[in-house]
Amino acid sequence: MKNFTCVKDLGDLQVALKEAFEIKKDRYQFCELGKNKTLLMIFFNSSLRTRLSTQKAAMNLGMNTMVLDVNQGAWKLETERGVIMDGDKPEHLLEAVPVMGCYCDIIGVRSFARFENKEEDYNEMILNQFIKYSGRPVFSMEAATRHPLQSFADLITIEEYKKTARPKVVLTWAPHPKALPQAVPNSFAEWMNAADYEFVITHPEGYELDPQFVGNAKVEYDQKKAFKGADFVYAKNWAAYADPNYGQILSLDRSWTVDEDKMALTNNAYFMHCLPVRRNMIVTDDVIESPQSIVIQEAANREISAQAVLKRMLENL
Ligand SMILES: CCC[C@H](NC(C)=O)C(=O)O
Ligand SMILES: NC(=O)OP(=O)(O)O
Repeated sequence: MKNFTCVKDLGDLQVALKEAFEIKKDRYQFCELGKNKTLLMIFFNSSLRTRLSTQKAAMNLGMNTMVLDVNQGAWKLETERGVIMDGDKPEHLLEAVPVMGCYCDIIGVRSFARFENKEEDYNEMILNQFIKYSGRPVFSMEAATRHPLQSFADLITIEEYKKTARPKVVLTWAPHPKALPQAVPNSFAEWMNAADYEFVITHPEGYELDPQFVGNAKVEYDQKKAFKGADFVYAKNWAAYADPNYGQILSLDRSWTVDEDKMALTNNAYFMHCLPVRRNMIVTDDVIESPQSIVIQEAANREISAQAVLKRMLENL
């Protein structure tokens, strides 16, 4: 595996899960693999879990790590080709990317959708420039359309907690004051479809995700109906994808907030969220603090998913 940007890059999911659980048994058993190899992590957007878990995973493998927060310390980067650079950006991505590639062996990139140009977002313009020009293997730490390290950790977590072979997993939209990317729900849907669970997506009309990610999932506009018999409830906000509302907030309806009454409709479902979460917008205090909430265990598995991916990439160098 050269690059890691989506579920397909991992190949057989059962094999990948086996590798992940092997790592979880003893995460230091491969500590020689990354000796004298350097990971460069580049953030165009904020992060807590991805930043810490990926660095920890690299250290578990014996790697050196460097972290760059673009726009905080580095030069502001122009990303459009053909632009006359007489503004506030002293450097172009097309120079900065190959230079960064000189200093490392593997690159991780976080670059959210900007909601300025749907085509550029859904063609992964930033991530693909790193893949094309860095000269190094690249993995996504959440790009414009997917968050594969998160989704792999989500799958690991569901596999650890599921009580039946094919659990009912529900992805539910919930309100948020900001216009958040579709990367997490897109990616979650892609991995849940690949895992062949009973998968339902529920959201208000107008929040339909890109059909390439929805796949064969059932879309249910009645949240309570969707929750019936669920084994896992995965909550997340996202801004509208469909034109002409791309990147817009269409609803702040807090009747979509996940509360105890909704969870009572489920099959004693586990509650999941990728974090960070806005309490009492996405989910009530009581639900996220309940014994059925596994958001911390889910976050802890980010170290495992990152280590499984980095191990594959190191083995392929
Ligand atoms: C892991 C989530 C990152 C980001 N969240 C925010 C608050 O920007 C998102 O919704 O994609
Ligand atoms: N879930 C996740 O990726 O968290 P951060 O945005 O804090 O990295």
